Amino acid sequence: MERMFGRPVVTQEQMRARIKELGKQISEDYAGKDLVLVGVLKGAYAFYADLARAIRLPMRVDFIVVRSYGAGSKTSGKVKLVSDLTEEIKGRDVLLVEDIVDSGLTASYLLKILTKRKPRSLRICTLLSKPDRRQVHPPVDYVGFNIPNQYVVGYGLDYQQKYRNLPYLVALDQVAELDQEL
Ligand SMILES: O=P(O)(O)OC[C@H]1O[C@H](OP(=O)(O)OP(=O)(O)O)[C@H](O)[C@@H]1O
Ligand SMILES: Nc1nc2[nH]cnc2c(=O)[nH]1
Repeated sequence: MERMFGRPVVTQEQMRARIKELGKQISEDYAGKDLVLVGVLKGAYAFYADLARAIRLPMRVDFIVVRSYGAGSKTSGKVKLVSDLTEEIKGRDVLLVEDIVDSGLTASYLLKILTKRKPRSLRICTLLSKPDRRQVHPPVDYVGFNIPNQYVVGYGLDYQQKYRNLPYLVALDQVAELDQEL
């Protein structure tokens, strides 16, 4: 069995099962639509790759890079657009794929800037949500897991740009142990 560090907040097996369900639901909801699946990088890269392959529809893929956390584990409060989409979204059905909705600031910012481009629909799918931490309340249409108010890493999520490659999700307070073992 693979070595694990502490007790994961979400295990690989739980991820796999939930992403399969989300893929099925999205495939039903977007049947016959002009879906553009937009990954919000960097954090969403792992979830995006798994979710995209669980969706059985002809769809476009695209990515947008935004950042607000910098080196720490607290939002700067300001979302910066680092790199924009490459596809036209006007008249199309856009589904944003996030790793986490925490304060809600990133998701709200994206809804604001992308609505101006007149997609036919614009919704959000997030692997993780921390409902207790919201500063603003963007509508979130698909949620993989609601988690408690703790900073988490792994499965795409970083601390100081590391630990994104962990195949499961752990709390940041287990990172000292991770550093010794990785
Ligand atoms: O709801 P919020 O409080 O806005 O937090 C959510 C955002 O925070 C993280 O991005 P980050 O700025 O850390 O960049 P990254 O995706 O490159 O890790 C994460 O990927 C979300 O996009
Ligand atoms: N890595 C990581 N990034 C975040 N961005 C917003 N919340 C979190 C979190 O809990 N962990």
